[in-house]
Amino acid sequence: MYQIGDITIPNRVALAPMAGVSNYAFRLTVKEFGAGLVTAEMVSGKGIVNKNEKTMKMLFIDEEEMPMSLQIFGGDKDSLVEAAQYVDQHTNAAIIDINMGCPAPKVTKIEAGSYWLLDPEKIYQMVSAVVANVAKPVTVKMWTGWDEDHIYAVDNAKAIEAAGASAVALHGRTRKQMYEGYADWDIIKQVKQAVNIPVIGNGDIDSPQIAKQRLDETGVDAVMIGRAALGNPWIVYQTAKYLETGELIDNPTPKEKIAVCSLHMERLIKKVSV
Ligand SMILES: Cc1cc2nc3c(=O)[nH]c(=O)nc-3n(C[C@H](O)[C@H](O)[C@H](O)COP(=O)(O)O)c2cc1C
Repeated sequence: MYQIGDITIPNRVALAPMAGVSNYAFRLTVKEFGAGLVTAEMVSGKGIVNKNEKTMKMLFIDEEEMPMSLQIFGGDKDSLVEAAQYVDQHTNAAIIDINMGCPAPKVTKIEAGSYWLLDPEKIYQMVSAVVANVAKPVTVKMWTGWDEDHIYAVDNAKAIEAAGASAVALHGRTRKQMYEGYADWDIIKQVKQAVNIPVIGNGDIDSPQIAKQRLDETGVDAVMIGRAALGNPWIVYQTAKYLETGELIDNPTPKEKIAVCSLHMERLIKKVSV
């Protein structure tokens, strides 16, 4: 159990935001499987400001997935502040998360996502402005740096904390690495030691045992699981149980898998509105 602002997160397993994957149907399943926190796929801040129809549909939240975090991305402070205010006042998200990791060129070229990682001072200004204009806790999800020559994870985390954010999630890769090589959990540990807000570690968690090892080695408050949960939400269930009881749960039977697939499909086709 840990706190993100005034929100109590009941355990140390979080679902990573994944564009095209972490929609409400998937989040709900993962939540039912025991995730302490789920984060929605990134939503464009500009899209919210312009009330883009497709973007607004992405703001749908089911009460059952609470507490959940809604992630926004953008390259300029003012539109992020405006988008955060909308999320704050018009959605029931518990937490507002800011994307500072997306490595996709179409995102970095508008100075959003991992582009922020190049400038701790700019991060401080932007996060301070968002925090000052919303009531909900604000968090940041970031990567270690732009490339191996620009790894400012510790400075960036300190700027995020000083700006009043309530937690930081860190994926242990640089933007340049994309998904190559391995996540650097030493940097995640350094960040955990450098700040007092909760730190959620992320990168290559693909079994309950690795999750426990990373928690023990680094002292992070929680681990965040991404790709290993793709098509396999059971890993969240297995990890949450293992951390709680030390018990390793068997993989699901084909019958169990089919039941969850059908439920997932039903939820996906359910008409959503904001
Ligand atoms: C398909 C896909 C979509 C992603 N979309 C987002 C996103 O919307 N926001 C974000 O902060 N990270 C996003 N990520 C990064 C993940 O949240 C996570 O940091 C990364 O996959 C590393 O964790 P893992 O090794 O457990 O997969 C995405 C990753 C994948 C594979």
